[in-house]
Amino acid sequence: MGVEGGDQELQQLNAQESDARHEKILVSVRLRPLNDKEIQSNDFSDWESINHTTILFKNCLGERSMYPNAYTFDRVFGYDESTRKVYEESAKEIALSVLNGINSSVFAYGQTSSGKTFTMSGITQYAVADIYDYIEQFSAIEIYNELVRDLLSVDTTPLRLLDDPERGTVVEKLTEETLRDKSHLLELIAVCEAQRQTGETTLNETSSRSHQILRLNFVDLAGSERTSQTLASGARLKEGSHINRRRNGHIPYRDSKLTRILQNSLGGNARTAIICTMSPAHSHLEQSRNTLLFASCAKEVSTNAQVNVVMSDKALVKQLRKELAKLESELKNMSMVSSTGDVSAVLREKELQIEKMDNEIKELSRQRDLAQSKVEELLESTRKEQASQPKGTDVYSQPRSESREKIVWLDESSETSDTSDYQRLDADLATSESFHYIDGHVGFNLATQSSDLLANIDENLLPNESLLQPLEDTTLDFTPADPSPGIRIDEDIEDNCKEVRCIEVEEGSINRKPELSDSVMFSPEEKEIQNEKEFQRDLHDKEYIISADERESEKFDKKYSISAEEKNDKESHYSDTESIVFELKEEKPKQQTDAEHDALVQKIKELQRTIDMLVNHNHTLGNLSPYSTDSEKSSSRGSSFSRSRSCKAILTSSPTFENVVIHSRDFSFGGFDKEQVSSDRPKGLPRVSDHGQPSRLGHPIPSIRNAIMNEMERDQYKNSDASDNSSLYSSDDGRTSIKERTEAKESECNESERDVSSYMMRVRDCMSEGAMSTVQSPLNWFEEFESQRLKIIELWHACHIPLVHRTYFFLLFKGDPSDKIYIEVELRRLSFIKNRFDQGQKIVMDGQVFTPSSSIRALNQEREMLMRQMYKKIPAQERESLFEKWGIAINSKQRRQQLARCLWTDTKDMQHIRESANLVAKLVGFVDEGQVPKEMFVGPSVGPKSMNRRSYSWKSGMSIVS
Ligand SMILES: Nc1ncnc2c1ncn2[C@@H]1O[C@H](COP(=O)(O)OP(=O)(O)OP(=O)(O)O)[C@@H](O)[C@H]1O
Repeated sequence: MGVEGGDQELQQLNAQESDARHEKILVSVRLRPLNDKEIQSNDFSDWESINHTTILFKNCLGERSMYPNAYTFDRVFGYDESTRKVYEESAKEIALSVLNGINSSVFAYGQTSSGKTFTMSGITQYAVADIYDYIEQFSAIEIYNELVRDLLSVDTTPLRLLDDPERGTVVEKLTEETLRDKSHLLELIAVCEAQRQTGETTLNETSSRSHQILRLNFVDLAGSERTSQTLASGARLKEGSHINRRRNGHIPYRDSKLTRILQNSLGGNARTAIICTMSPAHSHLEQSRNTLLFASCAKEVSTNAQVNVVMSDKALVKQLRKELAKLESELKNMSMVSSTGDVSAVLREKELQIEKMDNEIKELSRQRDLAQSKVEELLESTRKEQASQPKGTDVYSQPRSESREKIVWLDESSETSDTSDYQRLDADLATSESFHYIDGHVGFNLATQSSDLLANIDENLLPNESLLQPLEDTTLDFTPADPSPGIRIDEDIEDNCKEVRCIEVEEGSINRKPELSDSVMFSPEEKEIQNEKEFQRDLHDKEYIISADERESEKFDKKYSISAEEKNDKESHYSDTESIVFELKEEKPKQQTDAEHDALVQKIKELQRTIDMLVNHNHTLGNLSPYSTDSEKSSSRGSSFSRSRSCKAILTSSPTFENVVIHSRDFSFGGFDKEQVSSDRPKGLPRVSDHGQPSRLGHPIPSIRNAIMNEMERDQYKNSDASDNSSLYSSDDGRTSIKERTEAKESECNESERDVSSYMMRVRDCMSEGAMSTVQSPLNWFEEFESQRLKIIELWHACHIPLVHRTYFFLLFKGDPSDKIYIEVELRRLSFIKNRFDQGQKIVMDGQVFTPSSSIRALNQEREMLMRQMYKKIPAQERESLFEKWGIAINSKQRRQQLARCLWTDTKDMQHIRESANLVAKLVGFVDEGQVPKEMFVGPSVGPKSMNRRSYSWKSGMSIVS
């Protein structure tokens, strides 16, 4: 019969822990008697065992010792107590634990000649005898095929069963010889004990007894004294040092063969008894104290001996298999739960995305259809217009020179950089690391966004009412109180200036020759070449007539140290815009219509592209980040581009956006030419134009437009009987108030913009997940944004940044989380410039040199230009009230300059800036459209050169008027 009771074995194993014995080491002290030598030398005894547990230092009277005089242990044996007693009371129980499957150790510790060997030899003898006696009480037999075999004997001869009259049937004498083999003994004992506990009476002969080796260690340590005291040397010293090797913390069992052998016992899984032997002689006092100290320490040690259970191979395998199955099951469950959760979450997310995209596709399709119908309408109206308009009656077909003369006053504040400077500092550009740093990757994104927005809006600009309708017959009353000599401004000039307003609107889409349009037929590079050709042609072909205003500005130029060369450069650049304006006047209806048509066609294409992109959007979601590598950007340009386009499509679909006037298609503050950006960068995230919609975060960001509308509303009611204001506050036909009209528009716009906004947010969140991950909580970010914007304003001021850039930046970034990176870029860029300026260094950008003084000069010119534009835009009847409202006299050039400075540079107060923006919005006279008057910030109202493709970038924005 074999052992198949694996489960029972496992039960034993499981019960093992409960059988663990948590106990202290049994510590005893044994005093040996004085030996003859000690007696002869009158080496009297210091110690006395006063009871079974206490040993006392006898000679403590009159002696003040730092050592304790009495020590208490589990057992203290006097010199007259026998080794048998020591064994019985301090070692037997421990030693015989091995019979219960528990490792045990009995140590003797003490100085040389203290009686360790004397004690341990006796203890070992008694212990072994007891074990033998114990074993004899058990038998281990196997009954197999009716054969009985003594498993405790090497003799495999079957045993016979005897009938004993007193004990009944017994097995024939079990051999005792086998028990003499000590190592075999312990193993057999363990097996027997295991079987006894499980009730088994037989053992499987194949049972692997080697699984369990119980240990009973009798350890007679070397002398505990210090080597210096033992005078030991050579091999003896080596022996002692090995035996007594110790370290703190980790127990280096392998450092000593002794500790290696005793590892199991010393590790805690053994019951342990330590018998500390000591000599009573006074000459050994120190060592005796040390021994007692060691004994005290040993008493603090706890052991955790456990019952060792023998397991058969089968049981072991079975247990391991069970454990394995259990672990596998747990692992499987965990992975199933985990994967199920993940998959369902991902599925939900994907479903949501699909749903959103479906909605977006529907919306975009709707917008595409709308745009398509507008194209048709536009074509139809163009045909009608052409058919109804007699040849030669075009109001724009004025003599070219005349038109030029009338508009030339606008084109005076610009200049090119000094050529020599350009050449001299060209090398600086090439070696300017800081420059590259500033305009590095992050800055690239900034440029991307701004120019993208401009491109989006501009390229898709829908017919503008102001362009299609006859020009307002506004009488301008430009009569300075202290007119400078030679100033001559007549009604024609003013009228034409009004016309310029229209021209300003559409430089991007109509203020171009047909071949220069942003048609899809031209690559960005081709367009740039065309632009350059046009620019050069204009430079050489045009004549320039300095207007009265321009002559007036000469004083100002002198004041700000504008050289004649600069002036010439400036004028030469004006020609660029001038010619365009002129040609526009001649060809406007057709060209405008063509451009609008192109824009609409383009828009439809882009819408379709966006829809296509959205359909495949899942493939690219999450793959883009503003921090993507160039290659990533390159590879993902399509989706990024589409994202931009889709936003643009929505933007342009808004009725209000149709009327939004965005000047200076070419103007950007990002530091990159639009064409360059278009061709080199992934499209950035376009911004929703400023229409005062609530931000995504729900912050009540007051927009310029809202502020304007509020003020308009107040003014309208206040001046409801003021017919003079009707042109401002009423629609052209006078039937619908501007308020109603704008409210209606706003309602539509808001709805559309909400879509735009939410769409952009969603797309941006998807596309820029990585970048957005660092965005703080909305509240924190908005606070940070406010403070950073204040810093930026300070830096603008310190660096004399062009007003146009300030304004545009201010209007574009209003605290949306996605603004973070742009704000940071702006801060870094400005910090760099300020740093350079503070160090008296120049900045070279695009081959142009900027110094603090040139920047100031440029800024002053820009202010001048702004002032002029503002002044001209205001209907005469409005000037007085508006300027009076602000306490500013309008007829003084100096005052106007003050106004410009006040509005844009001489304050760091955000509220003031906002109010100023509102004021300017009115001054420029577009409030009657209910639109954000962006033309006050960019475009020819700031400087005609801003319309020049060569100079629209942020970098060269500094050179607009420098
Ligand atoms: N309890 C005792 N009763 C009588 N004699 C003893 C007793 N203990 C030790 N002795 C005697 O003291 C002498 C030294 O004892 P023992 O050899 O056991 O010391 P030890 O500690 O083992 O020394 P070492 O560390 O050098 O081996 C021996 O002659 C021994 O017989």
